[in-house]
Amino acid sequence: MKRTQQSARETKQEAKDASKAKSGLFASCSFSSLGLDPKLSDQLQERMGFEAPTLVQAQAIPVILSGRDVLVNAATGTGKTIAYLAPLIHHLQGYSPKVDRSHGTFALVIVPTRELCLQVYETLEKLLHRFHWIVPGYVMGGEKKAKEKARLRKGISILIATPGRLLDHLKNTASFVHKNLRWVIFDEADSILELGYGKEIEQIIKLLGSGQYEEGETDDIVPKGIQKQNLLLSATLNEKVNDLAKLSLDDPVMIGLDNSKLQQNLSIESPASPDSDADDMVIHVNKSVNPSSEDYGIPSQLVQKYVRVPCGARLVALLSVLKNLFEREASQKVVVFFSTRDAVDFHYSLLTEFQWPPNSETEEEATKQLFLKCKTFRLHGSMEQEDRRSAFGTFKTEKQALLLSTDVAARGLDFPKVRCIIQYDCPGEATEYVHRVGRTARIGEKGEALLFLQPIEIDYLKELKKHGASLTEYPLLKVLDKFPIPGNMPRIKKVISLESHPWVISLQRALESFNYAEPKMKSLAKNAFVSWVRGYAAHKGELKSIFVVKKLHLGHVAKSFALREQPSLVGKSHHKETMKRKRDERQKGQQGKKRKKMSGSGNRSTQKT
Ligand SMILES: Nc1ncnc2c1ncn2[C@@H]1O[C@H](COP(=O)(O)OP(=O)(O)OP(=O)(O)O)[C@@H](O)[C@H]1O
Repeated sequence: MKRTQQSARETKQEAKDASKAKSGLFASCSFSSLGLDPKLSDQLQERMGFEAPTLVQAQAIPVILSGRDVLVNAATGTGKTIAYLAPLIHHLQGYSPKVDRSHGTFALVIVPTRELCLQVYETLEKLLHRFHWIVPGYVMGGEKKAKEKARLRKGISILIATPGRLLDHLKNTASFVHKNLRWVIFDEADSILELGYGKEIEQIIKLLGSGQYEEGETDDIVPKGIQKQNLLLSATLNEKVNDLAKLSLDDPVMIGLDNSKLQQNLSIESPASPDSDADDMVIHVNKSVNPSSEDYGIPSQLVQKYVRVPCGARLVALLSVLKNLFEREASQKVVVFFSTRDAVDFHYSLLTEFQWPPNSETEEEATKQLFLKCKTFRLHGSMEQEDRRSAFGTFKTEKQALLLSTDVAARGLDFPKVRCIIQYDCPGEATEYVHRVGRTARIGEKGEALLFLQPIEIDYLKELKKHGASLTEYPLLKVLDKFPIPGNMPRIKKVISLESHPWVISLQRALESFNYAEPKMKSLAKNAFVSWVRGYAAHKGELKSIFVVKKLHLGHVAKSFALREQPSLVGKSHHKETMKRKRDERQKGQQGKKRKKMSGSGNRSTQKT
């Protein structure tokens, strides 16, 4: 009874927080009052159902319309995509004579992942509904180059691209017309650099040129005296973005950083006043812009918790938390982040095949069903492009589903109605934490984020605190207590440690039996174990003192992959992993190899996405 009252109180509080967040998210003006063409404003309002612009849209749209270079730093899920797409469409639809395919590309949006590429393209298609003469398109790794070449030859007015494939076309596709290019946008700018695309971006900027157009360079359609315009956007900015900003932005306008942060980090020409008009709200920064890494914008209504669990009980805890989530609210979506592709593959097979209750009694046998009764999807970088596309697309539209993913889904992806993000494997830097949790609590919606931590990793909370993230403890024991113990296991009154909890013991046993009954499962588990340990050892910088491999009990790590003993870290499975990685890299081709060589930083594990 008490528990029901408490959970009702919590739900009420969450709803209150979400409604408060919504009221603080939107501006009290209309899209048309920002200077956008009436047909476009209508499209946003009537067709797409956006009643009012978000605050970041209200700030950014007039500035982008004015032609200035802009650096936008605003929390995840605040509508940055529309903030940069709407002004481009506004200008392009007004060109006279009308834009046509022969003019080639006017705007380029560069994004870090294929899924984000498709997502921005879908949004663009919706926005262009009434402007059919403006052609949207995309080019990205994994697609057939010949087909892309043909599309580029026909002409694409607004092109979304991943960096490697874009550079390839800039160098090798002679029919790619970009002499009229006016806008270059770097969405998730810091991630593009984190992933090691720095050199490609440098080359792209060089090939495209910036600033003024050369005399006679463009077709007559580009208005006279117009400057090229570059935009950088992300929810988290770091020192690397500073270099990109210096390279690509001319006297940029900063949007979204609060004043105190600016005082600390930037050279301000004219601070914003809360009462000023959109135009005056602009904060001018000079070229020594040094974006802060402090206090990343985390949606205020997001409930952030950590699950403290010893390594050997991690797997059981994950399954129990998921079961509890889906039993509490059947119709919901959850994303679980893992550190490696092998871990995604292992957990995917486990969750889509493991049945419960375990096979002891024949009577039970008849009623045995999947442990988790929800549709489960997986997403990572070594899946076939078609499988990636289908997992991403279907999870988006499902009402009740679970997605297991590497960090490939951490940036920019907008899955509607995701209620909970679980970080089963710790993210690296705090920026990664922010983007992963940002897949929920979008546009003022409710959301919950659970971070799994072993007791030896608990100092990671201090690291997050430095960036403004405060987490409270998730009541794991209470959740475990809810489950009925199968078979004749005694219910112990006082549980001393999680590992001695009867539910944990029986579920762990069942998982191990399942794993050992299936050679495929055991091999997946071994591979996942090896790459997990390698990923753990690859944490960088200060995080090395929190995630210390030597402190791990490898036998317990093995248990978290339902293995009864620790597999060898060298030998067959390591060899297999190395071969697999090499094969993946070969498939990715020359560009991928080059990127790895030049990045110098980037991924802490080649399997991370
Ligand atoms: N004015 C608006 N009113 C209501 N919904 C909006 C509005 N603008 C955008 N949205 C919706 O909000 C969601 C989040 O938008 P978007 O993906 O652009 O966020 P973002 O700021 O780029 O997030 P991230 O930093 O995670 O990439 C999308 O579903 C989008 O359609």
